[in-house]
Amino acid sequence: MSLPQPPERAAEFGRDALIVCDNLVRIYQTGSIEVQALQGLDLLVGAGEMIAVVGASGSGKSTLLSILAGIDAPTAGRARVGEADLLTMSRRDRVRYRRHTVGFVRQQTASNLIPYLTSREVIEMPMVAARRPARARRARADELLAALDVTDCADRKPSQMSGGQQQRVAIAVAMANEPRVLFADEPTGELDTATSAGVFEALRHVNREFGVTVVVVTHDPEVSGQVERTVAIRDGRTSSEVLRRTETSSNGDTHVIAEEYAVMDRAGRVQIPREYREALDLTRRVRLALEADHVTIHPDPS
Ligand SMILES: Nc1ncnc2c1ncn2[C@@H]1O[C@H](COP(=O)(O)OP(=O)(O)OP(=O)(O)O)[C@@H](O)[C@H]1O
Repeated sequence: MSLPQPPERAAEFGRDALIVCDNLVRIYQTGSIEVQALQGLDLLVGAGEMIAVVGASGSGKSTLLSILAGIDAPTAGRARVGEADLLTMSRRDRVRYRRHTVGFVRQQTASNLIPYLTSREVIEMPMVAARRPARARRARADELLAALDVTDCADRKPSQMSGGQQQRVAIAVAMANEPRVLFADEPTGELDTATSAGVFEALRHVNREFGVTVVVVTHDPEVSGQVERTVAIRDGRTSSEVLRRTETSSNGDTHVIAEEYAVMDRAGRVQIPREYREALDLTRRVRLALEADHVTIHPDPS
């Protein structure tokens, strides 16, 4: 069988994506102990997407988010958001990047806000740092308070708001300078189920209304079940992705179809899930065969 010919020159990995992680590595060194938090992670996110990142505790989710948000620096590999190269960025560019290109919402409701500032004051703060005129600041704060359904909290301090309201104000703060990407690290981790749903809906709303790309780390299957793409991280690498789409049947009923994909790295490596390996007793050696439109994997008969 003749194989289709590859293009003469391979296009740059993720050329059209807004976020590109290519073989990303982050090693933490504490004394003589080395922890490889990210071990060659590949990830592409398109402009305007909203994705969830899931994974066991310690798999590297927060490390990935801190790097992409410009808070932490990678050890090796490539990380790009828009035109910003997160490995080679100068200190000055990093400040600009954190102020204008990205917004960040943390899990701890209290750490997103400032106890003695009202919602309006805290939403205006990043715009003061960006030297936006007072009238523009006020208009943007009004727009965000309304979009996040917290207009009635404009003059309240955090202690006068519920956890859900605090997180929605935190999203407004993160959106103040019109970032291209909004990162949220377990934004519903401290909230009950009903309140979490409201905060997640607020993230979806800013994604749709303002076109901001959203990357949300979560343990909550309810949350990850509501985005079109969920990326799973295992041991510092992307291991699988679930894609969801809504289909309408001939009688008008809609249902969500979720399909799980294994992620192949750029060297062509794919991890076969443990349950598949065990079911067919796949061990060290397997036989690969190329079919017309798929590849099969057979156990080693010997
Ligand atoms: N500052 C640090 N110094 C040393 N090791 C660190 C540091 N930050 C994270 N690590 C280690 O790196 C690995 C990945 O941590 P990370 O916080 O990214 O995981 P996570 O998936 O976000 O976990 P969780 O869901 O518990 O928040 C872990 O083994 C962690 O102990």
